[in-house]
Amino acid sequence: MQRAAYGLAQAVAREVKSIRKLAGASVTVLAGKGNNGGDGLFAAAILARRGMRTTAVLAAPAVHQEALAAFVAAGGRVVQLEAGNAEELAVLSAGSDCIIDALLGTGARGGLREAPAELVASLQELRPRLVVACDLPSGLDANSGEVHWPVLDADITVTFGGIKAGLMADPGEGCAGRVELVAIGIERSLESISPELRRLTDSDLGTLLPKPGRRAHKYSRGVLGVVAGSARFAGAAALSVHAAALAGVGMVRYLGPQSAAQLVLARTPEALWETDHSGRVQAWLLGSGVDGEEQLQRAKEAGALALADDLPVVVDAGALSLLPERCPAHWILTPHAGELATLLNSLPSTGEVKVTRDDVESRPLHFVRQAAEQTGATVLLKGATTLVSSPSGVVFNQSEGTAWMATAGSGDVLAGVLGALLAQAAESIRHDDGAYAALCVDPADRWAALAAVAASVHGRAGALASADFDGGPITASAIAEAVPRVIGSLSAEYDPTRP
Ligand SMILES: NC(=O)C1=CN([C@@H]2O[C@H](COP(=O)(O)OP(=O)(O)OC[C@H]3O[C@@H](n4cnc5c(N)ncnc54)[C@H](O)[C@@H]3O)[C@@H](O)[C@H]2O)[C@@H](O)CC1
Ligand SMILES: [K+]
Repeated sequence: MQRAAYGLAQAVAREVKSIRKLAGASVTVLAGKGNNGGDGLFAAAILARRGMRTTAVLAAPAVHQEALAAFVAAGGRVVQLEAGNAEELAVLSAGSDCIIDALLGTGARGGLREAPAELVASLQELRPRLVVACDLPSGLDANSGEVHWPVLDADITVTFGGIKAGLMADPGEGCAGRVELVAIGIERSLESISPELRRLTDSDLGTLLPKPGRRAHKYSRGVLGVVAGSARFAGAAALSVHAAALAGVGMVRYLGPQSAAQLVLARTPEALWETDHSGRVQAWLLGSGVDGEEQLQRAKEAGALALADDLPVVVDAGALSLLPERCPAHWILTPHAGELATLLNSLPSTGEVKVTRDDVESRPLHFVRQAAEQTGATVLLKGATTLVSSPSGVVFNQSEGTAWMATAGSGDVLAGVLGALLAQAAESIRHDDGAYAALCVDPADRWAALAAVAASVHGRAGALASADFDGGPITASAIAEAVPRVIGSLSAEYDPTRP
């Protein structure tokens, strides 16, 4: 507890010092009855000894005794939250330079109730200057990222021992702000536990990104068959094909109506326009912008061929309604929350109660796993944090993008990048050259890992494109154009000495 409190106090002191002098600055700790409240009080005691004006708002009649005694001994002021004074204490707390949210931690069941809930709801409206969450924002489920409102949005979450899954999955991640990890000495014992969620690091990505061999030629590099776009949504075809080409695929064979093909070729003259499915491919991308019976039929036919030839497939948008009864894990579905709800409702195993888009947004980790388990496919759920579940239930999550990426065509670019990586990596995934084993990714979960690579490349490309405009808005085309730079810099992280 002392290490946790010290780490928390250090983070608060650093943040406050970046705005004003520490001595005389004020901090209010909202302390609950458990050990989380204890951490907050011990941290506030350290800050009081460093000259800060400290107030503790006690949310329960009895809090951690030792921590409270340390806090009082350090000169801290104590006020008791009661029925009736929540609003008054919210105004008092919001006036301080920093608030430490130590109401509930990992031991919480459900969310804040009664006076603490009122206090937090009022505080959230008062927009406090700086909120630091102790271990996790109170009301957030540490294992799933599900949130019991109200929750006080944190600017920084100082978390202890390990990054909880709930800080890496929405909506929890959206409440946590920047997450900082404080080591407390339990890290070694956590190594043997398989994590609930995995996030690939720069060097993981560098290791998994496909690289052309010296004797590579366009066919050995991977050919992607694309059934995307339509007369109505020709842009989706142009964007997904262009993104695939920029993500390093050997060749793209495009199937679609002439009007869409013209736009595709104008944008990407490297692509081939095919009028039938006979050309050899290593992977398929089906669905982005697919509309109308004729194009749906092309997607259906390609899906049947993929099943017969055991080829990997990206199944996006319009093609999500064309799934076989049971998909293989190398079929990667890329729905957003609304599409995932529709997909789940179409499955006989979902039952009577309909899943809504709101349900998926409130419990994305739960529903992405459910969809992968029920379809047999790998499911990539798009969002601020992208979750990828393997049918085994192993989940990867990547969150490198920017909110500017919520723009038309962004999903088509992601589908193109993923298709390109699949076409390039299909062989090496099946006969792992050691890269996946080195990262302890089980054979069954390699497709999910590759999909996470695509999500990360896409997110980083968006962030890079936006950075080119000083953090300004971007188009889907700009995301695609930044893909080669991202792949280039990540490939530089590749460590050939890794087994
Ligand atoms: N587990 C560890 O190894 C460490 C834990 N630490 C801290 O300890 C915290 C966990 O401590 P606790 O297990 O005491 O958990 P909490 O601090 O979350 O408190 C749980 C307590 O609140 C009550 N409670 C549960 N749900 C509630 C609700 N919705 N509303 C009001 N009261 C509720 C419970 O009866 C219990 O007494 C962590 O978040 C972290 O801050 C750190 O000190 C470092 C080490
Ligand atoms: K907390």
